[in-house]
Amino acid sequence: MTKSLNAIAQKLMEPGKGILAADESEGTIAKRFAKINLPNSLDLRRDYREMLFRSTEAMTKYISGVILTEETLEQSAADGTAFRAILADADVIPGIKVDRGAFPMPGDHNEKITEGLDGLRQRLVRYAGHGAGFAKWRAVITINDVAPTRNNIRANAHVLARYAILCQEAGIVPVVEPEVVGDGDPGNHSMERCASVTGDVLEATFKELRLAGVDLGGMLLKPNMVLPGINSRDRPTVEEVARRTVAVLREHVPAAVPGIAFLSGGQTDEEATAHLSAMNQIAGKPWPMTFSYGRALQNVALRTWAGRRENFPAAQVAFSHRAHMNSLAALGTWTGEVDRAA
Ligand SMILES: O=P(O)(O)OC[C@H]1O[C@](O)(COP(=O)(O)O)[C@@H](O)[C@@H]1O
Repeated sequence: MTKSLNAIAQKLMEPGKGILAADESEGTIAKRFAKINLPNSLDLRRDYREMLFRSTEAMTKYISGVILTEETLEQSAADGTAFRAILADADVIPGIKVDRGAFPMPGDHNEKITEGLDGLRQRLVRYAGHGAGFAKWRAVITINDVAPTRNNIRANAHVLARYAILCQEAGIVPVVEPEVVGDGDPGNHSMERCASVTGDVLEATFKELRLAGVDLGGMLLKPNMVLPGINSRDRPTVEEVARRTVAVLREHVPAAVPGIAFLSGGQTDEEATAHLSAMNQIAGKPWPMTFSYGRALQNVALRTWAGRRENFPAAQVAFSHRAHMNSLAALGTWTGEVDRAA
């Protein structure tokens, strides 16, 4: 096992801390801004991310790493301070999204394959030079009446393994994200189906990671939770989601992996926190579990900021609160009462 890769992974998994996913691609951040009637301009993207990174309480107490876009890794705050310096002051590890997005997979099943391997080796050297300690690649797995096909699962798993080994070669910890997305049509996306597809996807992913020679001790996994599709009528309890998710992970994720950092995938803020806390109350798991949330950490802060620098302090309070609640969840000690009382 490469000691320094494992040391970075362990630091990202520091108890009571988790990862802030601030790596929304241009298209995704445009959608988030459109919801609050803001244009997707360079200055607004910079201001928004400056507000998050300068949330001193959240960043120093609850956040171990931030996933950045290429733009943000090389960007500075309005006063000229490099974002990397702001993160370094808070002892937060900068990470970088290195995939180039998910594109339609040939065939007519509405499946996607993530692109971005061309030139990745050279880009990783550059990102390492800019201080990136970890990198993220998201594979998108769709559920419908025929999908996911074995071909799509295998193709995405293979690409994840090729990305992961290139990261390790560059001294960067790969955060491997095979996401079974929750917007499949309700008739096909039951909790049961999500559990079985998530299991197949994890099985294929670890098979490819091993074949590629990836050091499992020098990576992190960023999976979805086992949930019914967002339009499904299933309403599982928090405990059921936690139990099913941990069961699938136990079956398919080797104990050598130093940590699991979940995506939030469109859950409400409180659901994402409650599910993480309930999972952490289950005894006997071989890996620590934390958050690597985008929306579930940022929703309220984004609305409170509303595009105005004068709203920074209020937005930072909102962000710190959510980060604190997820920190408690990472320790398995969150309760709804504590959340609402604060
Ligand atoms: O913009 P993209 O590449 O579609 O990714 C969207 C987001 O998905 C994530 O992987 C998970 O985000 P959520 O927690 O909001 O589901 C983030 O890291 C990323 O910003």
